[in-house]
Amino acid sequence: MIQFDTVHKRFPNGTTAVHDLSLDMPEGGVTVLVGSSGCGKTTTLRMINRMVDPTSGTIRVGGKDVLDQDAAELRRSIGYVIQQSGLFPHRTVLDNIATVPLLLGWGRKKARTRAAELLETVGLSADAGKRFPHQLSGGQQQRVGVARALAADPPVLLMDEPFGAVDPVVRTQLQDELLRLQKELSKTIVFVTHDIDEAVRLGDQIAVFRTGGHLVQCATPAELLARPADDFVADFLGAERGLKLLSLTTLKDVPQGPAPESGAWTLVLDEARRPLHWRTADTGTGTAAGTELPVRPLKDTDSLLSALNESIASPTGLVARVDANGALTGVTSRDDIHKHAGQAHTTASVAI
Ligand SMILES: Nc1ncnc2c1ncn2[C@@H]1O[C@H](COP(=O)(O)OP(=O)(O)OP(=O)(O)O)[C@@H](O)[C@H]1O
Repeated sequence: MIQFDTVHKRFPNGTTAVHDLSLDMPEGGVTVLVGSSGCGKTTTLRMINRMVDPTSGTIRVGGKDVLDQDAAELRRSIGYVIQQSGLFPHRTVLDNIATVPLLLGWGRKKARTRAAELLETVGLSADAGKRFPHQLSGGQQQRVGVARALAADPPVLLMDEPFGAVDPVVRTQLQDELLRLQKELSKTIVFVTHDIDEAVRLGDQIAVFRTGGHLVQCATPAELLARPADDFVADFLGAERGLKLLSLTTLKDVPQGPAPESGAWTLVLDEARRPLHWRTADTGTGTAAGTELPVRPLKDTDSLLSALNESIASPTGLVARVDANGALTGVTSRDDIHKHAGQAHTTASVAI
């Protein structure tokens, strides 16, 4: 969908922001651009919708050279979301979302109807549409920013650190929302972030840049984590890259057995077979008999990383597994989780 062919950007002051970049961003996929500050991520993004023009090389969107297209028209046909949402402060939320449809001549009624639909799509109430941006929380403003970018249903969405200014809990919620939306809409998304965890979570492919605008490696999250191209990429991924890889695999294929019904610890269930807590049966655990400790059951869709974490936290070393209704399906041992964690690494390393 988006192709960079030996694209170079040198600003008039002599700074090379992007160095001979060749990169394909596939249709319907999320390409995440990561790297340290000043390595050319934003410039790369802004060249796609001609907010910045390249010094040399070619950028094609949908097969067409962007330089052959009118810059304003191109910008209207590509969704753009930035940090701090970039909303117009004196326009209502609904009018903010309707901006591009109005520019495209949709007419006020149709544009507002579309804006109202999108409010719902991004998880905001109709009431929020009547407010002004400053009357919303930071996370809500970012949702409006996403809705505005989606308003004219563009095939391409450019997102420049869209969730950079919100707290980690809201950030995770916004990432979940984006993943949900993307499942439905299959946009071609280019996403800039500093946060490698965000990149691993959202990216179908991750492009790692280093200072001077050099692309060092572009790969799927699993490939990047299992086989970083060099020390720069490995350092960027961080010391826990082995654990991050486990966040990409689910618990689904890890075997489970029946929960212990006797012994040092038993799992107490409610009448719907939902795990309530672990309880000591005798003093063999070093804990007084009858002591209750919390259980955090996991579903098949939870990651191997969550399972590993829970197996360490669980007093029994067992992870309780539940179905979609929260009812117990079985338990999995720490050893089985370790074994599958090791296999996940081996598979990621050799599958490439
Ligand atoms: N208009 C400009 N004129 C001159 N230099 C610029 C201009 N815009 C960006 N630069 C420089 O180009 C380089 C790349 O900047 P860019 O904003 O693309 O990096 P970035 O990776 O997005 O950084 P950050 O993560 O800090 O946002 C930097 O050295 C920056 O100072």
